[in-house]
Amino acid sequence: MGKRLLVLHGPNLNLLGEREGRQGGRLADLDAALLARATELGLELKVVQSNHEGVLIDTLHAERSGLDGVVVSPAGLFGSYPLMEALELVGVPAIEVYLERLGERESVVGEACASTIEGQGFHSYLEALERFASGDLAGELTEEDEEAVEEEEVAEDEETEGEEAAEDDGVVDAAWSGDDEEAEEAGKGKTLGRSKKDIPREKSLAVAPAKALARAADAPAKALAPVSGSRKTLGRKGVEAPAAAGTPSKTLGRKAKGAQGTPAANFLTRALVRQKIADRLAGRLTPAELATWARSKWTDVQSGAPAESGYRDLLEDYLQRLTLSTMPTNKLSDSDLVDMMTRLEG
Ligand SMILES: O=C1C[C@@](O)(C(=O)O)C[C@@H](O)[C@@H]1O
Repeated sequence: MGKRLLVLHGPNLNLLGEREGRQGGRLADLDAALLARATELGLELKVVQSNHEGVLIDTLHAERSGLDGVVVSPAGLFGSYPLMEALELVGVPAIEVYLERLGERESVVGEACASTIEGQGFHSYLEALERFASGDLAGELTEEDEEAVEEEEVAEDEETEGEEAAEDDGVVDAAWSGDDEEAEEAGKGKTLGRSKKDIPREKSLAVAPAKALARAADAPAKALAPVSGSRKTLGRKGVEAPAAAGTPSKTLGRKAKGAQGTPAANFLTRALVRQKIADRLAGRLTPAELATWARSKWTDVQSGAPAESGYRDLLEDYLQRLTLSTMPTNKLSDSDLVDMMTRLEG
């Protein structure tokens, strides 16, 4: 199972995009982009928005046991001592994000976080996901560090293979038979086998606030360990131009144009979406399968894949709704799905 992250959106973010009177760039767009990126990175996400400090804190308390990380977007609660204390109490590594630049505002919540990412629109959040996936929570790793991490992972894999071979040789049985020396050896799992030097991790936290340092050092190794297969570009600084402050960009997190094959293969029509919804209603697709399909199509459309003329916005909107439909707050009933099919009729 991938790392499990909780994303907390603070007050007023439910009206994101809407209050600015813009099309797009809404919370649903952000959540869809987060879910798409999380899937690519092998992360599991739970996303909660609340206008109430207490609800954010209660959510942290309720979810704490199964979590590997928290992405917290405090919005106007940047000065919240209770939220900061809750983050410290639950002891899960956290990254604080802001769409816009903090400017003169001083974040208290950030005192409990390994790092703060600000002023990059949606990309602030996406970068946080990437940092959790790579284990470089402060985003400080250089290319050399990343290479060291990769080498370490390879060495670790080889070590694990060796251990597995040893298990085949009956060493694990010894662990149960009371042979202390052999048992100790056999008990060296992946975590224990991890190199103590762990230079990148220390370095990655070198600029984190003292409290965050202490907390991250106590955090479970798995929460900080790099995930194999994470992109080598992670930890880069300033490679992508930040989105203008306050203008969350829909382009962020997009795949490169053409990455999905020929335009014809990507052509999105009302008939296609209708068919998928029909498959779901007939039980040929599970809700999760439909959501996964919708997410990949939504990503294609965001990348510039062609869509039926005159229906692009509607199709994009429906794909988003289907993508988010596995979340309890965005569930679609059968009659919602039938309604969508009716509106998609030609
Ligand atoms: O909605 C926003 C954006 C914001 O949450 C941010 O992430 O930059 C900061 C809030 O103060 C403001 O109300």
